[in-house]
Amino acid sequence: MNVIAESLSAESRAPDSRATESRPVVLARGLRKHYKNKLALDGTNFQIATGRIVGLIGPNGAGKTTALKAMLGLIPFEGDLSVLGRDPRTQRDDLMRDVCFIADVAVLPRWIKVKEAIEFVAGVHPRFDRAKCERFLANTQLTSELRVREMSKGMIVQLHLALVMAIDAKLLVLDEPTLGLDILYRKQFYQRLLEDYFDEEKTIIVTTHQVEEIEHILTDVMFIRDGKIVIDSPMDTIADRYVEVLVASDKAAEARSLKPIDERALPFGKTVMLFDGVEKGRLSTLGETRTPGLADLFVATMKGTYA
Ligand SMILES: Nc1ncnc2c1ncn2[C@@H]1O[C@H](COP(=O)(O)OP(=O)(O)OP(=O)(O)O)[C@@H](O)[C@H]1O
Repeated sequence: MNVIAESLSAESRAPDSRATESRPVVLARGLRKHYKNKLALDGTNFQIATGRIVGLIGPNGAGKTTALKAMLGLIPFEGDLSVLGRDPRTQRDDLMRDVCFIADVAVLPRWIKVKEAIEFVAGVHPRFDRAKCERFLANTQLTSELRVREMSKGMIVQLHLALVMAIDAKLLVLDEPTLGLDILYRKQFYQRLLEDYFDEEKTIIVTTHQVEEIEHILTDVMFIRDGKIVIDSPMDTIADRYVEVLVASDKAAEARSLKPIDERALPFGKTVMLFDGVEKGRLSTLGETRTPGLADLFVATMKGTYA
């Protein structure tokens, strides 16, 4: 799947006047996907509201791409799924007018020049903003005469992202969008996504393994493991629910009696314990407390995944 294929399927049609704003952007009930030997989505339930930036985070093979493909109508599945008020199985073309998708593998023809790619998308996509695309490209080393075959892997992704992010879609689906990009560009990409793309009318769903780099822009997080959503929470309530405590050895037994969901040893006999839903006042008597980063929460939640 690439921007050009998506653009073709989104060719100039009249805007849809249907009121979908009051409904969730995505509503999944009992979503199941069974590949030949594998249950990739196991009766999953979730919903996503307008104006959210949702991180769908899980280990390899957890079902992230499968969930995104179901939302985009790219695979058959069982259960109920509504995306922007449409059923992706039967209303895919209609849905694609309002959805933009960046796959983990960017595919652009090798012969195409930057300026030709821009011309093409501008010609086929009514919601493409050329000036915006050029602003994105101004932050890269890409020049208008450069051909895809002359670009590095990361530069191809940069071109692809610039083309797609300049399309004004209601729902943007990003599957590992920064794979192959260096850290400078990754940081810049998420910053631009926030500053130049996102507004309260839009919704973004993003999968990535680089949790630390996106946690500051997320409004919500969904952890997926073995085809099931195991954590589904707004970011601000994560801090209310999960607390990390730096416990000294003389308090370790008392802390363990409160059933931490994870612990890891530090030098000098201290232990970091992670608690779920234990009152903060109680925990602060055991040691210094802080909100865990998403990466630590992820590791704690996914322990034993590859066992
Ligand atoms: N076309 C397919 N045929 C058979 N099994 C598949 C197919 N696509 C995915 N699977 C299996 O379904 C499970 C979920 O795969 P999926 O690609 O959704 O995981 P993911 O969370 O996106 O993983 P990753 O982080 O590695 O990209 C995996 O066990 C995978 O092997």
